[in-house]
Amino acid sequence: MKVYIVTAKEMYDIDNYTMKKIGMDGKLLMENAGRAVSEKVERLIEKSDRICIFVGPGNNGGDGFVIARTLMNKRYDVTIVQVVPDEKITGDALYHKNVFVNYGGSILIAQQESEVHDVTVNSDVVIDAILGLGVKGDLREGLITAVEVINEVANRVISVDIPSGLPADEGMEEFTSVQADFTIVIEAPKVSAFLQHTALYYGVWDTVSIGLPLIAFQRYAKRNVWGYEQFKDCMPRRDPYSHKGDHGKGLTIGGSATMPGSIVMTAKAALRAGAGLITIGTSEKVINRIASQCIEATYFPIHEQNNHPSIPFEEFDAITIGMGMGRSGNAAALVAHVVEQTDCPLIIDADGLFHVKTDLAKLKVRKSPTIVTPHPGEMAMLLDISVKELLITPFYWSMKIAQTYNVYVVLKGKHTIITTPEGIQVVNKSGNAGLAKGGSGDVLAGILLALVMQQRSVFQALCNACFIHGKAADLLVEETHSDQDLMASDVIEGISKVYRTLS
Ligand SMILES: NC(=O)C1=CN([C@@H]2O[C@H](COP(=O)(O)OP(=O)(O)OC[C@H]3O[C@@H](n4cnc5c(N)ncnc54)[C@H](O)[C@@H]3O)[C@@H](O)[C@H]2O)[C@@H](O)CC1
Ligand SMILES: Nc1ncnc2c1ncn2[C@@H]1O[C@H](COP(=O)(O)OP(=O)(O)O)[C@@H](O)[C@H]1O
Ligand SMILES: [K+]
Repeated sequence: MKVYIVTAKEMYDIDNYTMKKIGMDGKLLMENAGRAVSEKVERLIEKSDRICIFVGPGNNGGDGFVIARTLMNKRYDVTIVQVVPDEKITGDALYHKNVFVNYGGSILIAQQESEVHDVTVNSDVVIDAILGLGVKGDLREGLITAVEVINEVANRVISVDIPSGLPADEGMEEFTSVQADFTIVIEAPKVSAFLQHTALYYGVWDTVSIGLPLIAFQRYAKRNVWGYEQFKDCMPRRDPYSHKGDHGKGLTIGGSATMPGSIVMTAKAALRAGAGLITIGTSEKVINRIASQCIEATYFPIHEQNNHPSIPFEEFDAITIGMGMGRSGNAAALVAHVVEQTDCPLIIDADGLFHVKTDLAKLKVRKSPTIVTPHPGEMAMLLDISVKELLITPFYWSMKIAQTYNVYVVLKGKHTIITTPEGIQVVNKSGNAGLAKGGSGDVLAGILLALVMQQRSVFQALCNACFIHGKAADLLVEETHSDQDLMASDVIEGISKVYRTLS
């Protein structure tokens, strides 16, 4: 199943479409939401747990009343704490509040901090239905007290849809949010579940379906997660009669006297990921040192004094440039030359990005696909902004680079964001902190090169390459390694595990 990623506006559009065009009533959606969340909650708690459900002024609070009624009806010990006065509860939420009361439920309206404190301390589980998508500005009094008390003294916190106070969208730096242990997300994760400064507030998250129609998501949601199903659907199979030329002849340019190894890792990863032939273009002084480390590759010497080496570009199906090539004037000239003179997919990584920064406009006029693969530091450098600014709004900035320079952007990180020049955006979720080690990016560059040569859709190739890279690390950490000892060269071997078990 495709997991969509939504902004608050997209989710409201989907809700409105469902209510107005499909004809499902808001109260019914709230009933579905509360029931689906309760089912999931039951799997996370014990029958003997004392449950305290915090409800706020909007529809998230409305979900809270349905959850309270559903659990109470199953003989769970439930207390409702309403953190706003009665008159704030309106519409569908009021309807479900009345149903809850008619069922015999009672409500504690929290007036004093001490009351909130006592009820929280005396419960085993807090269900946080204070605020959902509708949070705006700083939390007002009453709500802020509740959030602070929950964060200070609650035993376990399960948030409904989104931790209360946390913005759904990117771009917000300051906020006060519930820190959840678990978040039960309604239908689709929000953008903030994928940002470095907000994702951790969710704790572990999972989604529930409340009956919103797929056509509404197809119409309004612009992003999705790239996972196993997407990979399996479009990963090409090797033709039994294929020959090496069918799997691409790739050139990887990089490496230098002080960084000879990176280019070897790229080449090995490309071959392990299925490339037919790989040529390493590197400093002539380096070739002797590295040739024995990748005996399957061929080598093309690059003379450091010569700015425009006569590399036979037309022989190659795709090129990757930049890994370990250094920042010399010659390297800069070589990058400029490759950008101008090649007419095949070009992947620019690492130092290649540093050099290309001086004339990004040249990328726009390339006729074949250009792919840039920055980590956050390199991306911030390309944009002349701070890493912090980038990480608060990474979807926006990825889109900006992709569309301004007509390039594919692979913004690497825990949640790698892949953006096409047409504005399609996906997030790869595979991978773990074992990859936070020198050389991981070089390995990714090799997998990208191999897949770009083997898949007709550049977009699918990029997504699959990121998935394979992360999944290789995940399988290694599950089976034989840990996220401490994992090394980039292990990840190359791990590609076999992905292919053997998943494709
Ligand atoms: N059809 C729907 O719209 C559905 C919505 N659902 C739930 O409804 C939620 C969205 O509902 P709402 O749009 O009512 O949003 P909220 O439940 O987040 O509540 C918004 C209200 O909270 C108050 N508020 C906002 N910011 C505040 C602040 N800083 N301090 C104090 N009060 C503040 C405002 O009065 C605002 O009207 C979703 O997250 C989901 O949990 C579900 O019930 C399923 C169906
Ligand atoms: N904490 C993490 N969780 C998941 N993936 C990660 C993590 N840290 C790094 N990675 C992945 O590892 C790779 C690192 O690339 P990069 O920073 O260019 O490394 P290097 O330049 O050292 O080769 C990227 O694909 C990135 O997505
Ligand atoms: K919430």
